[in-house]
Amino acid sequence: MKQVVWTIAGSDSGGGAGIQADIKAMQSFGVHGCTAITALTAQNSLGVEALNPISTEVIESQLLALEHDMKAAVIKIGMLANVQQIQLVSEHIKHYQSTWSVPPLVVYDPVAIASSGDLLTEEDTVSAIKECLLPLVDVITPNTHETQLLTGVYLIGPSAVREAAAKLQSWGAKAVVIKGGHWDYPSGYCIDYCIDGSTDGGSEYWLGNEKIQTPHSHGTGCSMASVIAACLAKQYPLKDAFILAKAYINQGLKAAVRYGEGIGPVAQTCFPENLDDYPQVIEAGSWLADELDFDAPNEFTMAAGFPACESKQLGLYAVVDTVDWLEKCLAQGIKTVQLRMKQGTERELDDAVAAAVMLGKKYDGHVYINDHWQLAIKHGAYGVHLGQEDLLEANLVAIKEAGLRLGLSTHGFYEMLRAHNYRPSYMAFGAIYPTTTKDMTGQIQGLEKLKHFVPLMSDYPTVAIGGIDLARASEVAATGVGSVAVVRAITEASDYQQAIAELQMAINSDG
Ligand SMILES: Cc1ncc(COP(=O)(O)OP(=O)(O)O)c(N)n1
Ligand SMILES: Cc1ncsc1CCOP(=O)(O)O
Ligand SMILES: [Mg+2]
Repeated sequence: MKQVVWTIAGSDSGGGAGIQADIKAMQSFGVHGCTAITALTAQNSLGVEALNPISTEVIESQLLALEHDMKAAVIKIGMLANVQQIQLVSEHIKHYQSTWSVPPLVVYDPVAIASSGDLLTEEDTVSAIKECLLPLVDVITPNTHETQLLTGVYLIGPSAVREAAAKLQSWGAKAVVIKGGHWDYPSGYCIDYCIDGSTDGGSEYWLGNEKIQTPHSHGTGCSMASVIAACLAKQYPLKDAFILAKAYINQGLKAAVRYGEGIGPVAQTCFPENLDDYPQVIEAGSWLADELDFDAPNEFTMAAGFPACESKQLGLYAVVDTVDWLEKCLAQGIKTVQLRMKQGTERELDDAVAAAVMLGKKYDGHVYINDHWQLAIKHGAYGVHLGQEDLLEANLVAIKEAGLRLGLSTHGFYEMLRAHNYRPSYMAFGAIYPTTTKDMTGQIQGLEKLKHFVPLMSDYPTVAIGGIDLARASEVAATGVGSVAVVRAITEASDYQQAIAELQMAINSDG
């Protein structure tokens, strides 16, 4: 069943923003949108002709009807026209958060100014927003004007963006997304920012892409917040919701057309399937990061463009923790294998990597070394497999210069786009299913996401890993992924030789 998301917002008679945009954007991401309307704006592509706030009694009756029957996973709040509305909505949210068995997440898009420049709220609302609403908000998504209006910080560059976000967090918002559509820094670019306070120590994400040249951008703010709400309802992590919302908006801006004489609405399209619509993850050491004056993370420079794998179809990929298992797999004809040793003295690790490399040569297989990239270089392994957390620690320049392939782990859309910055030799997606081999709490992707990852990364050999056994191998292979990586399906099989043969058959058969 679809997840339920409410939007508490104003109606835009022109159909481009507000409630109308919200429902369409939610529909595009496969959630069911419910509405509580706060104002009826008389609006067209030229501007706002009238603003008709709905009474608090009527708003309350809508909220009660929904609460009685269709509780929300996420509540998206848009235009609140006056202090009474802010107080009413805040009281209700507080009640939901303290009484519902699954409290809803709250995404607040502090709509203050229409794209026509018209003010959409009474001017005295800022202190009510700060005092009543922000402490209840999980994600706030202001644009440049709204950020300045709420915080008084003028967004002249990244440090001002961080300062404004910190103020919003100090008033209670757990995460902040500052939409960069209105600033032009670096020139010709659109830079968006997200800080997620719900992760350990807080995590920052910066996205950037060239500005899409169209006047038809009405409704981008509402749509972006609605996609974030929809993705959170589907339990995507915020960083994935952030990048998907941005890609959706880029796709919509490219397809936007004029209705009426003025600014047309951003087009409401579908789940973004085209890599060109995705923004760049701004990685320290990259050109955009330098333009934004981000500090380099360490002494190593970024490297991109690793040697190609021999094929885009790597087939069955055995990930094992001993040289003994590595040889058993190679001897059964598996061509892609990985030594993933999490324990051992320096000497033991060195010996194991040396032996693994020799075995690769003996059986004409391709041996990847997990984590121990220095040893992989030293012994001339075929490749190295690294995780996201290794990207700022490993000497990627040295790996590339030594001619080793690089496989990268990714867990979700944001990490996939981050890995794409490095142009690795292959891209791994995981964990597809729950696994006991490694703690992957909160990182289970499922087949639905894998079906999006594979075509987006179709330039790479792709690998699926995590919880894959014989029963699941065919459905995983049917996504078009070029390789299925397994640990236990081989090492815990009662007959590993038979398991390998059956896995090979399941992966290589057409369905
Ligand atoms: C093929 C493949 N994909 C993903 C992983 C996970 O690697 P990493 O993120 O480095 O985590 P650890 O394996 O080190 O726990 C992998 N090993 N192989
Ligand atoms: C190393 C790793 N990375 C993501 S899931 C995983 C473990 C996969 O093991 P299994 O195939 O036994 O589920
Ligand atoms: Mg690793």
